[in-house]
Amino acid sequence: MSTAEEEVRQALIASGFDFRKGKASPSKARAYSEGQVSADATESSGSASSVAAPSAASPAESTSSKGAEPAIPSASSPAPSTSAPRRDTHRGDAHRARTVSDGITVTTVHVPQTAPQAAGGQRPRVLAIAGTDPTGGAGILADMKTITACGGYAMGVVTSVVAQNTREVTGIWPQTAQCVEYQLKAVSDDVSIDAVKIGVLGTEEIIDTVHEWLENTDFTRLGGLWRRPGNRANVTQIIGSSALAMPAAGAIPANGAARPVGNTGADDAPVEYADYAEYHGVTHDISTHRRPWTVIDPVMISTSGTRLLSADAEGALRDLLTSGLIDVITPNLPELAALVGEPVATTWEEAIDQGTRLLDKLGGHTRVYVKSGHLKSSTTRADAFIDANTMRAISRNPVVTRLPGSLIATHNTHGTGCALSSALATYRPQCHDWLQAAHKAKAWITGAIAHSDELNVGLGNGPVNHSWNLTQATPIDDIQLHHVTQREMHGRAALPL
Ligand SMILES: Nc1ncnc2c1ncn2[C@@H]1O[C@H](COP(=O)(O)OP(=O)(O)O)[C@@H](O)[C@H]1O
Ligand SMILES: Cc1ncc(COP(=O)(O)O)c(N)n1
Repeated sequence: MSTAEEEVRQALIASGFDFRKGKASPSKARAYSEGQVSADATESSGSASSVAAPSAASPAESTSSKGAEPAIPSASSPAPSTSAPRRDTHRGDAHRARTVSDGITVTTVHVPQTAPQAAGGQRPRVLAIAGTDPTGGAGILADMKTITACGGYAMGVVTSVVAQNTREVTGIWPQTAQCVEYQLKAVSDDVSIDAVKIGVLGTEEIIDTVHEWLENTDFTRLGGLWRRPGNRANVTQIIGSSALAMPAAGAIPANGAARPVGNTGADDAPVEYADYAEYHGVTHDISTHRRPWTVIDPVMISTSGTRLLSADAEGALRDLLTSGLIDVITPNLPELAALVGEPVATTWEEAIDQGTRLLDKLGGHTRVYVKSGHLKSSTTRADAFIDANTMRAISRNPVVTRLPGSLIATHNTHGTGCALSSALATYRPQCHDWLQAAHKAKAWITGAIAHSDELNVGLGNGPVNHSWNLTQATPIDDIQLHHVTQREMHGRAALPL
């Protein structure tokens, strides 16, 4: 591996992603070594403490005294050396905090190294409700690729057929509300849905349809829970079963401690469930969650400038956002500005201020993930995760967590928002909480952007590389196909593959 490739690898590791299977492209590595990718120092210095998330592969971190981003190194910014102090990977609960502007606390949290995985082939079932992009860079096709790459089983409901490519949008055909309703019901009547990502909704009627579906669907009917590998029954059944009940009488309500509809602000499962989970050795958070974890990317205008949500639908969108049915909203800077009715933020701090105002405006129900892709004045591409303070007795200030990131010099940013929100929805069932999922999603999208130059798709703003963290496909010729004749098949229970 060349030095430049090693630099890229170290930078991505520092951003928290375990990319044991990733491989930096020579062209991208060249760009880094030629200094086209700037280290992020401008906005981060003096503004927030920043700690690289540890990774299983290498816990190297930037040791900058300013606490700058784990910058993607350039010629003038050497890669963290392998002799850099090693992080104590067991400080999962350690955090540092400082104030960046009045009333807002920025916290940086270590992500526990041993994030629970979808072991045993169990993949969370993730539904994308979104529009199309026939070039596969944005919309539902991009969602499918992202969900798969992030470890989920991908499902999709099409809201709008959009004729577009990497340069322009040439036509939009929103589906009827009935068409969307039938698709949604087809899925939820048959499949337990663990997480939902919502993208382009298109019209007021479609927003109302999705709103009603989220509100009225009985997600408990099919169990609605991601089963722990090895469990015969799902958790609804386990909790209801006296044979497996906790020893402490009454610790688990007989009907299961159902998560109330709406976000109570307490993201983690009730204490009773935690006890239950520990008692039964459940390692990942299948929790008492009933309705799917839901992320909305409030797509209003495409990167190429076309409206993807009709202006009269914005009222219906606000109703959905304040319903308590949405867990996280992921606006980009223009969308954030539109949602708070202010000019587009030009600095990270302004963006955070707007994000906290949006959190307030949404009644504190919906967490706000602020995306920095449109920050023109700076080389930071740190995002921010803003959540209501669960320790309200101590402070009512929202908790803002900086998710480190630096500008990558590429035009391949078509569909970054779609991919980020799908990654977030897919990681949530595999993580302890939203914050851990946010760190993972940010690290994953960073890798997908960094590897985008390996693709050659379109003449405009190309897509990110959704499969950057997957292994190379095995060439079909290398697969030992076992040809079974009719005669051989007699007496066999299953076809050998
Ligand atoms: N050139 C870039 N370098 C690094 N990260 C980027 C770049 N462009 C976008 N991102 C990241 O991609 C994610 C999506 O952000 P953004 O592009 O703002 O969303 P959208 O596609 O909705 O406009 C964010 O995490 C953002 O920081
Ligand atoms: C169907 C669909 N959904 C979303 C986007 C936004 O894409 P971008 O992330 O480039 O703003 C898009 N162009 N098309």
